[in-house]
Formats: sequence, C-alpha cells, structure tokens
Amino acid sequence: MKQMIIHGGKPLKGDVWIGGAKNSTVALIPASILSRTPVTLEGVPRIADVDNLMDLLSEMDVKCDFHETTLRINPDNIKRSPLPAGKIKSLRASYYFMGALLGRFGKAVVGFPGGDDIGPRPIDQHIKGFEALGATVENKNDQIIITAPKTGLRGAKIHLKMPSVGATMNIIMASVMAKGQTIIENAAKEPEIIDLATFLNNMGAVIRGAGTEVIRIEGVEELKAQTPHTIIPDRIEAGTYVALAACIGNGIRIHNIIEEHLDSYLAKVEEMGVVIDADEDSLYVYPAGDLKMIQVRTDVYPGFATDLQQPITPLLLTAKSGEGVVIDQIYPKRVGHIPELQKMGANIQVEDNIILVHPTHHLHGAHVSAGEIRAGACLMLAGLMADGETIISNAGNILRGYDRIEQKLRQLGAEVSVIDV
Ligand SMILES: CC(=O)N[C@H]1[C@@H](OP(=O)(O)OP(=O)(O)OC[C@H]2O[C@@H](n3ccc(=O)[nH]c3=O)[C@H](O)[C@@H]2O)O[C@H](CO)[C@@H](O)[C@@H]1O
Ligand SMILES: C=C(OP(=O)(O)O)C(=O)O
Repeated sequence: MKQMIIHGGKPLKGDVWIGGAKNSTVALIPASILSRTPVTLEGVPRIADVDNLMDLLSEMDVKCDFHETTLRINPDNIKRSPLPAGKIKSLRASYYFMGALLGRFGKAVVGFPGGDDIGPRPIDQHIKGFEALGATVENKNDQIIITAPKTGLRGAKIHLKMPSVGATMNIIMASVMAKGQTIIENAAKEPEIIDLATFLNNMGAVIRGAGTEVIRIEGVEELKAQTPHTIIPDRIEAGTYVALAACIGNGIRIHNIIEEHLDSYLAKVEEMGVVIDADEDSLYVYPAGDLKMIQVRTDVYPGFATDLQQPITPLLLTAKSGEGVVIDQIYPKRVGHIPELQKMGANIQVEDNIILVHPTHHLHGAHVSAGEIRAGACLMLAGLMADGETIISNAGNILRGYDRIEQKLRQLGAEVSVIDV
C-alpha cells in the first residue's frame, strides 16, 4: 500500500504544468484498438490508470511504448482475448473495452469493472446502447458477454435516460464501424467526449455533434490512425491546483489549461473572492485574502463537476464566516472524505448527503485514508494546509489520476513523499 506523508503549513509558490486529462486518456487507450494502424497519443499523464490499461492491452498482444508523455500503441498483432478479472477490476474505465472490443471484433467478454467507491455506478445505459445496436448482452459469473449478430452491428437511435459520460463514449466506440447511422440523444457534453470524437474522426470515423446533446455517427468500414493525437489538458487536475493555490499559495501559475473547460468552477472560486488572472493557456492565482462562504451543487457539464467538489472543500474551510453547502447531484454518496477531514480538526458535517462546511481557522496533521481519488486530493490539500504531519493511507488512489504528483508538489515547495508500506 502507498502512503503519502506531508509536512504541512508551508506556503507554496511557482509554476505547475497540467497533464493530459485522465478521463480522456482512459477512454482513448481502449479506443486505440479500433485502429488498424499504430496510434500515437501525446500529453499522456503519468498515472496508475494508464499503467493498468497498458497491462490490459498487453493481455491482447497489443504493444505499448510509453516515453515521457508519448504513448505509442501498436494493435498490429491484436488478438481477441477475454478480460475477465485481474487488472480489469483496478479501474472503472476498463468498461470502455466493452465498446472497443465489440466495435473491433463483434464480441467482448469483460469482467465487471472496479474503480472508485463513490456510490453505485450502474451501466444499464451502456448495455441499452449495445442492445439497440443489435448485440446480445449476458451476465455470467461476474462477466459481461456482449455479442454482435452474425450480420454485424446496425446503427440505431438511442435515447439515454441521463447524459452519462461512460455510456456516450462506449456507444460511440461500439457504433463507429456499425452499418448505417447511429444517433445518441441526450448524450453527455463533457470535453472528454469531444476529445474522443476528434481522435476517432482523425482516424476516419464520421462523428458529428460531439459536445452537444445529439451525436450522429455514420458507420465506416475501418479506422486507421495517421497523425498523433494530443490529449486535452486535465480540467480536474487544473481545478485541484487552483484550489491548492487559493488555500496555501503565495502566487501560483497553472500552465496548460483550457479556461472554458473550467468556467463554472472558476466562477465559484471567484465568487469566494479568489483573484485569478487568465492568460491564453495559463491561470495565475493570487494569494487569497478574506474569502466568502459559498454553495456548490454538482451537475453535468458545463455545470460544476462532481470530480471537483472534494478538491474545493478545503478552500471552503478557509472562508471567514457563514455556512458553506456542497451537494453532489451526480454521486450523492461521494462524502467519504468528511470523517477524514474531521480527524484533522475541520468543522464540517454531512446531513442526508448534504455537506455543511464551517470556517476552520486551524487544521492539524492526522492519519487519514484516501477512500477514492478526489477524496485523496481533498485530504492532500488539507494536509498541505495543516500544521504538522499528515499521513494519507491508500494514497494509490491519488496516484491513479494525479500526474507526477510528488514531483509537482515539491516543485511548488511542498514537503511531501510517497512511500510503500
Ligand atoms: C455526468 C458526470 O459528472 N460524469 C462524471 C462521472 O462519469 P461517469 O462515467 O462515472 O458517470 P456517468 O456520466 O456515466 O453517469 C452520470 C450519472 O448517471 C448514472 N448512470 C450512468 C450510467 C448508466 O448506465 N446508468 C446510470 O444510472 C450514474 O450513476 C451517475 O449518477 O465521473 C467521471 C469520473 O469521475 C467524470 O469524468 C464524469 O464527468
Ligand atoms: C471517480 C473518478 O475516477 P473513476 O471514474 O476512474 O473511478 C474521478 O476521476 O474522479
């Protein structure tokens, strides 16, 4: 198990560069097997989810070469292999192999995915989509077996019950080579969907409307990657550093961002009174003065992202007065970080899944546990603010999605290390 050890209370300063978006990357890697030619991804974050996806590719004899931030994936000798257990359980996004294998081979045998403990994560909309394309879906011994008819998948009109990011991406991957037209209504509009569509379109796919609620896909015969694809910057990592800079920064510039992707988040941070200067592709966060308490309600994009409700919570604790409220409409049970923050002296409670935050002038180091990735990010920020030593166990959850975190925090002046215990 990994532990993160932080000696907090030191003001941080300097520059930080944001990596490629985890939530794009984890879809683009499975999508790479749809290509008949080698794929090059650039701006790939150094995170554990990528290592686990590369291991899954190697089970299919797909060769990967990961150098700095460039990942080359060569599916020339790909063999269709079932992915029943093991690494598949290590991340939620392994479910993208359902759509990708179905699209490429007409058959996918994939174990139930793992991932973060953020409450129930149903996949009924993914399955509804595969079935609409003509596939049969069986659930046997903790595995999902998805089979296209002998005549192949056929385009269909699919109306999602809710704009699910995972279902939208999985249906795109399955339908990109189906016969005829697929229409996804009530599709998710997250920037990561546009990134996937751009990647596939550059390989010859015909996907229109990504980023809006209606996506139209004309099936094509085959896909061939021709040019490298640069992954969009991680808006959640960027938002985490914005919160960090406002909590304990003495002037921090955050590079490689797309400001528009952070609009609703930055509006909330600025409503608190944090002063931010935006450049073409960077943000400068000034040391914070007296901050106001706010209310946050998560929503689908372009609303406030569920993945940012935990990273902003330590910032709310620094407000001068009032009561802050955080409501996660996407994952209401995503409140596992609250008892851990209480151990550090935070005046914060949960009532009926509503988080109530009160000004806390002093946090102290404690031994806490990162139940999931963003809970880990929240505790990491609290640890950097707190006096004394904070030990975060289950820090592997932070490494799942935060690119070179130890190195980046140290460059800003933090005293932090990650150890194996
Ligand atoms: C809308 C939203 O904020 N999605 C976030 C969510 O995506 P993730 O892909 O986990 O979630 P979805 O967007 O798929 O799901 C949104 C909501 O729909 C429900 N649902 C989803 C699929 C399904 O088949 N049935 C069903 O009921 C989910 O339980 C959830 O309440 O976490 C990802 C990783 O943290 C983020 O990158 C996404 O931005
Ligand atoms: C919950 C998250 O990750 P995953 O969906 O990969 O578990 C996240 O990115 O906040």
